[in-house]
Amino acid sequence: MRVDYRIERPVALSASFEVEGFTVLLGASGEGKTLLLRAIAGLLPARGEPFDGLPPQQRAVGYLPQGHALFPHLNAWQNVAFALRGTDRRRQAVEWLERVGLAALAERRPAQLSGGQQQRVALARALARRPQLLLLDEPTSALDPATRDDVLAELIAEVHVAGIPALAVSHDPALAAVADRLVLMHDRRIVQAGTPMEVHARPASGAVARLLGLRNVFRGRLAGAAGAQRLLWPEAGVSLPVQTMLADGANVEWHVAPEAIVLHDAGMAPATAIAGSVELRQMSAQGRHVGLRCGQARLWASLPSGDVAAAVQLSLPPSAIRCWPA
Ligand SMILES: Nc1ncnc2c1ncn2[C@@H]1O[C@H](COP(=O)(O)OP(=O)(O)OP(=O)(O)O)[C@@H](O)[C@H]1O
Repeated sequence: MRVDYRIERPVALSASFEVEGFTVLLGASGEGKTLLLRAIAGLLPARGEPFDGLPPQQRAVGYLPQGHALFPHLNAWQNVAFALRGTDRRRQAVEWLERVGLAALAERRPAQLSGGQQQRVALARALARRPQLLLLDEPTSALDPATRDDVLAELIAEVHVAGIPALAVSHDPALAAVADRLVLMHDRRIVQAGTPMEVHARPASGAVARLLGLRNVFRGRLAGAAGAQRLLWPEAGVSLPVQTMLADGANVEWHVAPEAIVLHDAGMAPATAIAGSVELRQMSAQGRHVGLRCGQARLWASLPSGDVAAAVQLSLPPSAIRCWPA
């Protein structure tokens, strides 16, 4: 489904992109992601397709606002029944709760449910409207990391089973990682779209790289002609050999992956190596990293095995440096 919306107030924003399966729109805080969802739901004056000009109640959208907005004084089935009409609202509501695996908790109020269970009630309520499009605002924000992946997996499975395109907005790269399709927003416009694999393989700018959660995105300037080009890195007070198609003098944003950084063994560093000092070691499920101070810059490098000394010498292979015009 193509979403094409233009908002004038309270901020100007325009967005046109395709929603397929579970689509995540990634944007920094304040970009206007919530405003866009509210516009599509008809809760904010705006022009655009689908649903142009229709009042909110006639728009076939299921909207899950941030925090789910369940009625605290109603129990789970009453919350779902709110979206329904007719005399058998209760039976229908319990059926929707059954679909999200929550029928046994139909009598519980939101305060007696976990964050993930509340989200499933909100999802059942949204699905009960039989929407053509699901809108989810920051669906992972209320979840702890341990349950986040499980709740997300369930949510995405529900979306796929229901066969309804879903648009989730977030600034969480973990959510973006599981999307069928990714849409990136920067400076209140869409700057890139594609599958997560496509976007990760070729981020369109430094801003996109930051949104994807990539570390080691810096500013710099190119100097020298092709073949002998160097990247001036003012924060670290050094220049690096690079290979780019960009012109001499261009201001750039650039990235180097932590895994690509070479930490030299003591006494084995080439004369071109950069000096760094270890600020912190980070052990996580994503791997072992070391935070290095190089002048004013913090550079993250992978720790392949063993440990490193407090002072290190390092190299950034030219082929691992990706530059974008700034
Ligand atoms: N009612 C309002 N009046 C004036 N400005 C507003 C109003 N609502 C939102 N804004 C402004 O519009 C911009 C976009 O807000 P929005 O809530 O859509 O951002 P967001 O991308 O969802 O951010 P977050 O990720 O922090 O929720 C922000 O700069 C915000 O301050």
